[in-house]
Amino acid sequence: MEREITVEIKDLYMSYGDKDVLKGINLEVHKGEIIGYIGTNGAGKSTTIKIMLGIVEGYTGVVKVFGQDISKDKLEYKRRIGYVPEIAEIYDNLTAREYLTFIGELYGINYEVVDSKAKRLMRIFGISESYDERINSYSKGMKQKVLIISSLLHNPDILFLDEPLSGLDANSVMIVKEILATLSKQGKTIFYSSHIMDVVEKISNRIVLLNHGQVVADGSFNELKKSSKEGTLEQIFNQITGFDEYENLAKEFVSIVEEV
Ligand SMILES: Nc1ncnc2c1ncn2[C@@H]1O[C@H](COP(=O)(O)OP(=O)(O)OP(=O)(O)O)[C@@H](O)[C@H]1O
Repeated sequence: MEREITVEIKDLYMSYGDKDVLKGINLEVHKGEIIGYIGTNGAGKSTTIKIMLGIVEGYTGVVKVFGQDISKDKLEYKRRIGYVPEIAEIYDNLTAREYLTFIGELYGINYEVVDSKAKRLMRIFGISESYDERINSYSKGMKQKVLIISSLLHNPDILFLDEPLSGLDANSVMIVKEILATLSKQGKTIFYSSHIMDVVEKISNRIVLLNHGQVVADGSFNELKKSSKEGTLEQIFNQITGFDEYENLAKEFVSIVEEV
């Protein structure tokens, strides 16, 4: 049976001034897929994600989410999307209770319902004793946990994650990986954007590699491995993006450091 398409991107181009950032992206994403969305710095990952979220406009091409052209349906589809940004735009003068209930109410969830849900999710992450403390007193990992919870309160069907494990300890990383695998089995679509290749390799059932605004590889890790002579995703990444001089660059870097 053909799996339902949740995101469809056709001939997507985007420029900032005279800088061409996306140069014809085509992508069909299915229900239940975990897409490892990877690429070099500046390749255009965040730009694509922000276009899908409706935050960035001015593109050409067609972007459909749940079959709807997002330039026409500007609000409805957003209710079904969750987002963990790389740089948190979090109101950290609020307590977690205030912040999470505020976000929940924005999504139309009743205060008591979201309050109880948020507190129970915080308990699972081991941070419920800080529920009534201001977020600006939280550690980096605690803030990241609040962000992950806030992206999931409304039970979205598509999740966009930008370095979601950043700052999390090893135990929390295991919980989050397991949560993502479970959500995907339940039919959620997950865009997982990260530079940590061994996690992407393990967590994704499909990998999309962007380079200079174009998709240069798209397939499961095993498919990518077959079409490449290298073994790990990190090596495949280096090979496809044409990067083979890390040893020389490191040597040169250290020799400059040593010039005193
Ligand atoms: N608001 C903006 N105005 C001008 N240029 C921008 C803007 N946002 C992004 N760019 C440029 O677009 C290009 C792609 O940026 P983008 O943030 O999408 O890359 P990325 O793949 O997410 O990179 P990273 O891995 O470093 O997060 C970069 O060259 C960046 O400088």
